[in-house]
Amino acid sequence: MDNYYVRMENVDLYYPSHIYNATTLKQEVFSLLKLQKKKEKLDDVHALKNFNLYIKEGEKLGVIGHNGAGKSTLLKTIGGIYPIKSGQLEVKGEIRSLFDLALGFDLESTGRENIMYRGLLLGETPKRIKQQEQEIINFAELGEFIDYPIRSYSSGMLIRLAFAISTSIDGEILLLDEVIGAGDAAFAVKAKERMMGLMGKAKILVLVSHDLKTIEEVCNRVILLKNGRIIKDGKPSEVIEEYQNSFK
Ligand SMILES: Nc1ncnc2c1ncn2[C@@H]1O[C@H](COP(=O)(O)OP(=O)(O)OP(=O)(O)O)[C@@H](O)[C@H]1O
Repeated sequence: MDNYYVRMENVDLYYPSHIYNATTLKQEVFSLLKLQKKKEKLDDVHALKNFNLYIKEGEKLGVIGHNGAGKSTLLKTIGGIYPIKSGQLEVKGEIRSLFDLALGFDLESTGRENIMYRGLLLGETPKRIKQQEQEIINFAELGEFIDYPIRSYSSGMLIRLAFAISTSIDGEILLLDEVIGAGDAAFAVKAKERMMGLMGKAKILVLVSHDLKTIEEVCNRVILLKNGRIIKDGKPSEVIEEYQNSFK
């Protein structure tokens, strides 16, 4: 048995539609007065269909496919964010998700305080966060702004801080969604280097990206998704080629 793995068997995931099916009072009145047709009921979105996948230790899995194929859904399902409707999902290893980088940020608190909040949210202890604090501040290049409320930051400064915090902690299973190269050109070079280090250390990597060059550079296995299903699984060069052919 592998020390680290992700196993999905016959997994089905639906996004519930009831939120979109709710009608407003205005819509009700208009339809009663026959001024507007009654809203058609929408079906739940079946985003992962009878999905089977085993990712073993050492695998750097790239996930590619057209918009709406189910790539982000897959990542969030592995990350335990969405409950599955049926099937089995088993994860062995500690997960570090790098999507929603700014999750848990409080705009009224300072950068320094936010390092603590976000670090705790990522599962770190206060002591460990304090030890990492200076390195995060240096990496984010925020200088004295670290003691200002983050409401005063530019969007680039916010991204740099979010990125520096999220990438300061490594995980055994790393889930990544298009986060390589955050910030301006100079920062992007630094960010990519840091990301590469993190990806190198992970026991398992799942990388969702439209950047096929990075996928080929980083991954040793790629899956191509279409309508919530895997339609090809194998060597990066072969799977990427099949995907590119689908544009022709
Ligand atoms: N919150 C949601 N509520 C309802 N349907 C959703 C929701 N999020 C995604 N979907 C649907 O689930 C399907 C898969 O979406 P997903 O975001 O996983 O695709 P993706 O492959 O990551 O696409 P992209 O390349 O555009 O980011 C799509 O049909 C999408 O409309």
